[in-house]
Amino acid sequence: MANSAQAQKLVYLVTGGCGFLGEHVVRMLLQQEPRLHELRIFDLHLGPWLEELKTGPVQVTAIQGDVTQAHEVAAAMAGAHVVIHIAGLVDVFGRASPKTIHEVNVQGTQNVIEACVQTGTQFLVYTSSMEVVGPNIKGHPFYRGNEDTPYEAAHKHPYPRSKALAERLVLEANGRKVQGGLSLVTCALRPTGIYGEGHQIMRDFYHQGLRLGGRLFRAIPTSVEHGRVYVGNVAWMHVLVARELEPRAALMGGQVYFCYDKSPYKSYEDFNMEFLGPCGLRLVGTRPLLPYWLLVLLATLNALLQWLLRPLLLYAPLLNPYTLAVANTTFTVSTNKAQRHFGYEPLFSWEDSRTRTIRWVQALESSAR
Ligand SMILES: NC(=O)C1=CN([C@@H]2O[C@H](COP(=O)(O)OP(=O)(O)OC[C@H]3O[C@@H](n4cnc5c(N)ncnc54)[C@H](O)[C@@H]3O)[C@@H](O)[C@H]2O)C=CC1
Ligand SMILES: CC(C)CCC[C@@H](C)[C@H]1CC[C@H]2[C@@H]3[C@H](O)CC4=CC(=O)CC[C@]4(C)[C@H]3CC[C@]12C
Repeated sequence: MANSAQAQKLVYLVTGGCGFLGEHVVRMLLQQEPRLHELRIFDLHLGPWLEELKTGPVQVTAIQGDVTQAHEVAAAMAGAHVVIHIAGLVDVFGRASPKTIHEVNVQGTQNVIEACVQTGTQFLVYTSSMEVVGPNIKGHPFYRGNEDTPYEAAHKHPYPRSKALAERLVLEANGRKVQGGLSLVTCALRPTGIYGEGHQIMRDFYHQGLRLGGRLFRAIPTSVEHGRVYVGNVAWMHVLVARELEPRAALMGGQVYFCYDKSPYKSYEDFNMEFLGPCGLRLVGTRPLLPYWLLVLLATLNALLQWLLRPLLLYAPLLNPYTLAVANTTFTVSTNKAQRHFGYEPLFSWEDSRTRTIRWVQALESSAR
């Protein structure tokens, strides 16, 4: 964004722009970034909804590509001013191998950084995750912490490990010289559990509840808080960071920001019921119906079955030792760093976020009939 003529004609590249968060970021950029001239959407799988975007004033370029292929990333990035790197393999269920998770999340991120350097793209926003911090393998609670709260981040699972490695690469790349001699400015956003329109796991819980006659069975104590943030607000934070990285490079470069909004602190299941309840589902039990040791046993059995069945079929249920530990460990954030550094305020109130998500679940209901 070297001069003001260019500043009015920005080219953005969004990797993973066809995923759950990516689609919201793409739509938000088109609504909220008036300086946008071209929006490139780079994804392994392109969505048909992209077609409707091509009729607007911004040039929308869909690029089918793989972040693990350095040449594809570099080709897509040539001439871009800003890259928002969202693409990732979000797998905590054992669907993909640890090697594949590493290739996509770590090598893919390294490829994005090298492409910035090669092509002279100066601004890089990376979608990290709360998981780079925790919950850790010791199950220590992180209660309403912020970016500076001390916490022993120790990971064994391939997904959080890969996100932590990738985040480090991004932060360490801040200040590297890019083609043309300018310095790369990077930062990382760490969403907690994202919810909202398009959230696959919410869809799975909804369908599971319907199969169980409109009931879900409580597994996690109400006292365990799990951080959640509305997808529209996460998207808004990405748009703001991408916009503010240039004028506030000295302050924001190399920084991490949790993504937060006014969503209430609740357990994972109680939070889901904010949306599933108004759609006719009921959470049975004021306390977990099964003792914790039995859940651990079931989760371990699932892991064993997954391993035994792997040569024949992919068995990847929601419950495994890792997902149980995450759901059963308090992890919530309370921070205003994004507000202090770049003026972030949530675009959607809790009431809006809730209503929008309920409407989306209700639409699932009518399409299921
Ligand atoms: N869903 C959540 O609760 C959270 C997600 N995140 C992070 O946000 C990002 C987006 O997550 P979601 O939208 O939930 O996931 P998603 O699976 O819906 O979207 C990921 C997108 O990346 C694309 N992708 C995967 N591998 C690729 C490759 N090799 N090359 C190019 N594109 C590839 C997929 O096709 C997909 O469109 C991820 O980086 C994830 O780690 C962080 C915190 C919470
Ligand atoms: C009754 C079971 C024990 C309930 C299982 C719920 C789990 C499937 C989910 C509970 C917490 C979720 C994770 C959390 O929100 C943080 C995440 C951040 C990410 O970056 C990716 C997704 C996830 C790991 C998310 C995945 C599903 C849960 C483990």
